[in-house]
Amino acid sequence: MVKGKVKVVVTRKLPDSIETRMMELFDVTLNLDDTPMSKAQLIEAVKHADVLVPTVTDDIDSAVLAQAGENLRLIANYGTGVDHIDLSSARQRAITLTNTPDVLTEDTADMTMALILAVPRRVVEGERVLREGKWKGWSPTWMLGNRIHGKRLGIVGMGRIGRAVARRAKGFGLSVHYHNRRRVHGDIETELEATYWESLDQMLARMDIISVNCPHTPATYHLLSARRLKLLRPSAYLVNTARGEVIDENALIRLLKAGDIAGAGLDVFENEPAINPKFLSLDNVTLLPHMGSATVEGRIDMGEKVLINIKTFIDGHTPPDRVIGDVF
Ligand SMILES: O=CC(=O)O
Repeated sequence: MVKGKVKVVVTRKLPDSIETRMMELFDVTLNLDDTPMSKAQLIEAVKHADVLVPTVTDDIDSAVLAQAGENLRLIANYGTGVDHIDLSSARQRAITLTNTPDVLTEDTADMTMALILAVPRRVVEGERVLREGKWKGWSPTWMLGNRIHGKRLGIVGMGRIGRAVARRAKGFGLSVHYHNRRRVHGDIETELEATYWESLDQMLARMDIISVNCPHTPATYHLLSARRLKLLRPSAYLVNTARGEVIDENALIRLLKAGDIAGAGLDVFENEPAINPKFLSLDNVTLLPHMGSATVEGRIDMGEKVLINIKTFIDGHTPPDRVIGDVF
């Protein structure tokens, strides 16, 4: 790889300032009309690129990576989750993988909080009634939701985003509980008085609101299985801004339909952008189109991270956000 002539393929339209910088630095192929790439186009890209910049919408599976040319040394993912990339194929081919952590933590935590507030307080349902011209005026007994203050929030996955949610939740008077592979000592338990649950099952059975904030990995696929979802209280709410695959969606739909939980707020789905049509007929679920990190500032910061990761890598150093792989 010769500095200045590095071939970079970007799979989706990125913020203008990021694309401009990429054009200055690299021999870059952009996707200006933002049409998601087909598998054939992805294969074509990995055959010829030195660096690929994909996003969560690209399925970089073993079949795609099997076609990668010797030249493909770095996948600089635009996003934090890397579950759309076949890690073992990347490892086998000694491809370095980077992501964009930290810069979307606060935005994703805000969106999580938005759902934690919106679902029990029926924000979207209320707006819909008003727009449909069906509002008959204030009533003591109409459109009642449930109080947030004083309730128990159980966070599944106490990583960066989980902590940011916990800090916000404390401000809203929720008591914070969490389940994580490892107990997180320090600030979370001292400042936030968070309670650690070694048993996810036991935590699920006792919470008023559950927030899913863990990554999707082979170990967390359907972590909230049909069996575990049944442990939730009928008055409980479930919020997911992580990945759809962490929850068994069909089981969740059955629960929502039967009124076996009170409601759900979902920003992510198992087969994005396809939405299970059964969700659309349910009033007790708020659905968002994967907007957790969707702020102007966040998307520019993510692009800056991609630039730094690529630059550091081609300069022969370990990129700051290396997920797997060696330096070039
Ligand atoms: O969902 C978006 C990301 O993982 O960055």
